[in-house]
Amino acid sequence: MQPHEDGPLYYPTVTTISLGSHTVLDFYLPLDRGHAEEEDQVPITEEQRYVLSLLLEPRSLFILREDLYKNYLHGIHPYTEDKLGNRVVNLEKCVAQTDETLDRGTRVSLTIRYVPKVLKTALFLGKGK
Ligand SMILES: O=C(O)CCC(=O)C(=O)O
Ligand SMILES: [Fe+2]
Repeated sequence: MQPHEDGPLYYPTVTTISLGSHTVLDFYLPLDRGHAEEEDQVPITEEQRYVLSLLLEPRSLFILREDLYKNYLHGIHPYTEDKLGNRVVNLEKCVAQTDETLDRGTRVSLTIRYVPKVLKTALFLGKGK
């Protein structure tokens, strides 16, 4: 999954339940805030914008909110295994250990979003009938 932001519609909170396999969610600075623009306009790579990763373990609930929601992009590399280490910053909250390599399997993610603006519009449209 390419780095993206979930956008203003669901702000400030999106939650995800991971079932089956774990995955690793990577966070990036957006292009406009990544680095000061160089005069020669060399494109900034994804690697340069990379900030940190979170391990999402099976049966975990991940809550994306506030600063991490608003100011960073998130994405998932299509890797088949994950060598945990310095880049995964939530390992002290996980069952997995820093020196482990985890094989990725099939993962089902249930994402729960609250969309108050769509609800208001639906009610408004309903009133006219
Ligand atoms: O599967 C996930 O944990 C992330 C899904 C996601 O980023 C999205 O649906 O916007
Ligand atoms: Fe997302």
